[in-house]
Amino acid sequence: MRPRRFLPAGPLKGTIRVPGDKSISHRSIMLGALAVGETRVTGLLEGEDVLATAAAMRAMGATVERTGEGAWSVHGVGVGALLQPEAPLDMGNSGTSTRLLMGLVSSHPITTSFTGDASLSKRPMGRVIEPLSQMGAGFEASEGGRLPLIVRGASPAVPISYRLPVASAQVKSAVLLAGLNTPGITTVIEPVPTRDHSERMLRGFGADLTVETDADGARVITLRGEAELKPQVIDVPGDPSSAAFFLVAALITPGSEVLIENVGLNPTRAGLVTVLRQMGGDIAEVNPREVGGEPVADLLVKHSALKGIEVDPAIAPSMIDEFPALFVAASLAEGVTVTSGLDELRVKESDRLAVMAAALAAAGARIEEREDGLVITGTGGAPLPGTAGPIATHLDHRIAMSMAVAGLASRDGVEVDDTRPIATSFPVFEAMLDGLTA
Ligand SMILES: O=C(O)C1=C[C@@H](OP(=O)(O)O)[C@@H](O)[C@H](O)C1
Ligand SMILES: C=C(OP(=O)(O)O)C(=O)O
Repeated sequence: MRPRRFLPAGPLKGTIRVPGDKSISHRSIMLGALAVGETRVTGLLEGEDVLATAAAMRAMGATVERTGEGAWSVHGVGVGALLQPEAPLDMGNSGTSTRLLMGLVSSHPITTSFTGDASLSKRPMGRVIEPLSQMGAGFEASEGGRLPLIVRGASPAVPISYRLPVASAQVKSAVLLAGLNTPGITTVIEPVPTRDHSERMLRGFGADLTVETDADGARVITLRGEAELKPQVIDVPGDPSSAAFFLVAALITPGSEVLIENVGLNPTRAGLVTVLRQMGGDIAEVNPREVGGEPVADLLVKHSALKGIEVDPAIAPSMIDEFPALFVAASLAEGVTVTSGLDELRVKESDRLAVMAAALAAAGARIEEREDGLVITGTGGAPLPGTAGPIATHLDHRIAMSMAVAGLASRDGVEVDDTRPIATSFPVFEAMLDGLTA
């Protein structure tokens, strides 16, 4: 455990550049490891989750090397040629690594064991086991469809048409990645759109992938299997999920003005910016452009008097990882913020509804926890009292970073029980925060 009390501080002033997008970083390494030849990646997130993916791809035969800061070279083995790893793949804290790689190995003639930390070992894997079993893979999972588990790949796997029962980019991606080495057409039907990095990147690597909208408005994604992927040069844009903490920190800390450079603003990821603007947040997009096939801009954010709103549940998938940060913003807004439709938050690194409700209440915020969301009555800008003792983060990086931000806008500070999990997605977070408030 590495506890820290985050003290009131500010204003935040300056220019920052957040590390590369976690979702795109994982996929760059996975797809690079399946392409024949050298894929070069810059701006890769060097967080523990992505390093777990890199180690796994090495264990299955790819060459994955760091050539400089954020610069990586991947020599792939080709679709269908992954080797059976000699030891269990340790996925650490990373749900994305686990679920996407379970898909990938499901259509290879190998047997693969997956393990993870205490948080990951509580998370549901049945949601990927179900479609991957339909494709022919075999599973031996721990109770409740959890890690540790073993996947016996099918050879050949059977193409399926799968309608997602839950809005999850990880489940969608697991089926598509399994489809890469499956003869025929694999189809995923997505009634509620989720982040589309897999679709964009599979196309970029040369896969035959189509996306259409059916009569009910669902996205229908098809992928032609036994794909041959061509190596790519990828510049990973900054992670909007990491920028989120500094957006909220600047908005709630009087006198702040921060420029966050190079933030990915893919519409399937940008929901938090929309919601914070609806609350009265002053966030300007400067120099919009395209980086690595994704829309990107610099975000200029200034302290603002926020107002509580009812958050439309339809926007949730485009900001699914940003709710802990939004709950902090809502705690400082004037009036009531109502969120709903957030059942998925209960199966992330922690139960993010229960854990944020407890942490913010301990810091003196007025919170009501409902089954599928939180109702928060804000202070109208007055600082939160702060915590007496440490709040429990339950191995969840986003809880730790959100409560660090809450500490800035508190009277006595907020003590976080363990800051180590921050390194899973944002190793330089504390240095950046300290730099902006110095
Ligand atoms: O596909 C991805 O890269 C991710 C999908 C989301 O998970 P779900 O698919 O479980 O919603 C998100 O929470 C996670 O941080 C990254
Ligand atoms: C949910 C997250 O990641 P993962 O599912 O990859 O553990 C996250 O980063 O907030």
